[in-house]
Amino acid sequence: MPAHTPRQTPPQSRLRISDVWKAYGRRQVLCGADLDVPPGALIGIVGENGTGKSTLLRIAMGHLAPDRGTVVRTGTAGYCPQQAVLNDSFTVAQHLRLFQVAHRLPTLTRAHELMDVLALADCGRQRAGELSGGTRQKLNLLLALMHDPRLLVLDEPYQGFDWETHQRFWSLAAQLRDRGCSIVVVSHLLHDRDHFDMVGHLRDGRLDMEVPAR
Ligand SMILES: Nc1ncnc2c1ncn2[C@@H]1O[C@H](COP(=O)(O)OP(=O)(O)OP(=O)(O)O)[C@@H](O)[C@H]1O
Repeated sequence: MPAHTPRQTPPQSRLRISDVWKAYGRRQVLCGADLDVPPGALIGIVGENGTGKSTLLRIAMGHLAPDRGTVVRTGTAGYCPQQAVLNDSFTVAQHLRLFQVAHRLPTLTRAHELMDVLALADCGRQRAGELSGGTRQKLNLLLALMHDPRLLVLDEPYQGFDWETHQRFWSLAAQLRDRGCSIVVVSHLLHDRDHFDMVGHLRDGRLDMEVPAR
């Protein structure tokens, strides 16, 4: 880069959810949930099955409208849904190409780096429908990360990962957080709690935030 070219700092991201309510028919799931994810924070969302964690994340991403409340999102976002949205007849490489076009990425350099981190590099020619559950989930995560978003919303992103990939995921999450990325992760695993700066317990439709004890 020429000496006179100012360095581009990527815009900061933020997610702020305020007083969000959501019911499915008569089933009231969220009852005034609040969540503030500042730049450079790694926040875990925990709670029993069916308490509304995925609902909250879908609302955060604008995939589902709340009945009441507001969501403010700034900066580019990457979303890893609980169920991978893949085309089973496309290969891994074709998925990358599709997302490259969608995100208007000039190269796939970052995607290839992430394929190495997630041990996906040998899978380029495999069709999504032929992938194992864990490998499918790696592709799901890769597609959420490959455009280097400043906000990451990840719904149980490491389901089916082997232990080594699981550890690599956490190193990657820490690196991204240290670069100012805001990250929200739904987790069911007790031993993951040490990785979080804050943990939000979803109970009775609201989030109680706690700083995990080290
Ligand atoms: N589209 C829908 N229509 C009706 N009910 C739904 C719908 N989606 C979710 N629910 C219900 O809303 C509640 C919350 O679901 P949600 O998937 O958000 O919970 P969760 O905390 O993510 O669960 P899990 O830990 O099992 O992934 C559940 O009782 C679920 O059955």
